[in-house]
Amino acid sequence: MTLRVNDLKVYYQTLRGDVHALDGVTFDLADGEIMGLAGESGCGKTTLGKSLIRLDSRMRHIGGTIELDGKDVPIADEKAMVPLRYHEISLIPQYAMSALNPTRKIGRMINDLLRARGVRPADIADELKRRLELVGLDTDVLDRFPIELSGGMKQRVVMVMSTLLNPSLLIADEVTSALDVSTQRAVAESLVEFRDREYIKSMVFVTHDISLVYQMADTIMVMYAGHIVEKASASTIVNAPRHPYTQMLISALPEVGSTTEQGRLEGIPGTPPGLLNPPTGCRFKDRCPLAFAKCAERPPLVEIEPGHWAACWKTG
Ligand SMILES: Nc1ncnc2c1ncn2[C@@H]1O[C@H](COP(=O)(O)OP(=O)(O)OP(=O)(O)O)[C@@H](O)[C@H]1O
Repeated sequence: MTLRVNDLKVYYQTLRGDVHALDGVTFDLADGEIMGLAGESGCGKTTLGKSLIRLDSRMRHIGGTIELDGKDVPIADEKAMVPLRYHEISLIPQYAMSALNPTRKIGRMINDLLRARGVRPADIADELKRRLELVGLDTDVLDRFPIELSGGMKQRVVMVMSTLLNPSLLIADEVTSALDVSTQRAVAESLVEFRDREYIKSMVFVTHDISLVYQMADTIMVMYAGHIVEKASASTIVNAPRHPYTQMLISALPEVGSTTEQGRLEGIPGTPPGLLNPPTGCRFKDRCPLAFAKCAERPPLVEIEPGHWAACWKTG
C-alpha cells in the first residue's frame, strides 16, 4: 500500500467565507508505515484524516489528488467512495466510542456493518473472536450494550470493527485522548499489533500527544495552520527537528517519554492564525524567532535529507 497525497486543498464553506483548513498538503505514506500526525488544535489534522475517506457536507475539495496504490481516490465523489470504505480505507473518528448506537448490542452492530459491506457475518465470526481476544476483550461483549462497557473497552470494539475487513489504510483520530494513561498505551500497542499482523497495512495516527506517538510511530508529520511543516522519522522529529515550529513544539514537551497531558504547548507564545483569511507566505512567520523578509513567500516542502522534509526558508 502506498498513499500519495499531492497539493490537497480542502476548505470549509461558512457564511463568513471559506476556512482554508488544508491548503496544499503533499506527503507520501509508505507500505507498512505508521505515521503520527501532530500539531496544535485547529491546524487541520482531523480535516486531513476525514479528507482521505469522507468529506462532510461543509467540506469542499478545492484541488489536489490522493492516490492509493497508484489509483485515484475520488474524494469528491461520494458514491464512488462507498466501496473503498472499510475495504481499502477505514477511519476511527474522534469520539467514535461515544458514537456507538446505545440501543444496539455490540454483536448486532457488527453484523449490520458487515452486511452493509456485503460480507456474511458467519464467514468472519471466528476471525472476529480472534481479534476481540487479541485486544483483551471477552467475546461476551458481543451480547452487551455500549453502556455496559468502559471507555477503553468501547474504544477496542471500535478498533476491531473498523479493521475487520483488513483495510489497507487506517486513520485513527485521537483514539486515545479520552482514556487513562495505561489504557492509552494498551490501545496504541494494539494498533501497532494490527499492523504487524497485517490486519491493516499503514496507519495515520492523529494525536496531540507526541510522547505517545513517538513510542509507536515510524514517522511523525507536523502540521501548522493547514500546511505541512515537517515530516521525518519519529526519532528525528523528537531529537533533531529542523523546522522552528517543530523545535518549539518539542521543547514545550515536559519531558520526552512523559505522558502528562496538560500545558505542553504553553511554551509557544502567540496563537496560530485564523484560517478564514490566512496570512500569505509562511503561516508560522508571526510566531517564529527566525522569520525574515523571505518568509513573505510560502516555503516549499523540500527533502532536506533522505526521508526528512521541511518547509522553511532557513532549513532548505
Ligand atoms: N465544520 C467546520 N466548519 C468550519 N470550519 C471548520 C469545521 N471543522 C473544522 N473547521 C476549521 O478548520 C480548521 C482545522 O480544523 P481541524 O478540526 O481539522 O483541526 P485539528 O488539528 O484536527 O484540531 P483538533 O486537534 O482540535 O481536533 C480549524 O480552523 C477549524 O476551526
